[in-house]
Amino acid sequence: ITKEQQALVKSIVDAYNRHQIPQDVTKKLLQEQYSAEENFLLLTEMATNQVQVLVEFTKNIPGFLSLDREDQIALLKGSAVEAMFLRSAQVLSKRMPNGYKEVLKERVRNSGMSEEFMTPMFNFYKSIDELQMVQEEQALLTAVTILTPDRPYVKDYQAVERLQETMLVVLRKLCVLQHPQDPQYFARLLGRLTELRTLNHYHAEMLTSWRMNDQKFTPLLCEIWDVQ
Ligand SMILES: CC1(C)[C@H]2CC[C@]1(C)[C@H](OC(=O)c1ccc(O)cc1)C2
Repeated sequence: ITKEQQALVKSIVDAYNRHQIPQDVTKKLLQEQYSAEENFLLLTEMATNQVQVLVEFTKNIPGFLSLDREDQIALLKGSAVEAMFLRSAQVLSKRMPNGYKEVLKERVRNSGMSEEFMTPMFNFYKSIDELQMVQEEQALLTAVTILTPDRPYVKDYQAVERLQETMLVVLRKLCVLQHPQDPQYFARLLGRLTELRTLNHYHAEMLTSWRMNDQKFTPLLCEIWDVQ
């Protein structure tokens, strides 16, 4: 890894760690009561927080702010769901003590989200957990997800592809260094991004089923997902 690639990884990992879900949100998971209403409000707070964290992290990806302004928006809107599931998978897979995981499962289960979304979501969490990614890999994989050039409405495809390529080159080197015993590790990481894309569909249905029950989203969530 070259000096400048090391600098790139450091700035991305610092940004990734700087913007975490505040403890009070995760603490509330354990405290608030379990009504469907209360659960939905908690998940809304979590999702809103995740989107705020995503925007701050993305602004710190070297080169992102020099992209066309409208393309920046298109990338954020196009990757928000995937980035959110990726980060919550990473948070669930390690930092949260086991109690949180079960509690989150319960709250998600009793928030008006129908069972059909639970399985793919928790399968994804499990497949991320199995990878036991280090924080550099987590941060870079999130950056790679955000810098996916084939999102709707992206105009300068090449510019985004160049940025993503830079991240992929570093990520591949890191994987080789970090997992010398598993030459397929990098390929498995990228395989998770394919699985992640399938969650977009489930998420859209999740939003629709919540809206059917007249649940209110926050303005930020309405804006990023073009609802209401
Ligand atoms: C862990 C998750 C990624 C999983 C369950 C909660 C999440 C934060 C997310 O919730 C929403 O998208 C969501 C969207 C709108 C809303 O009002 C509430 C939650 C889906």
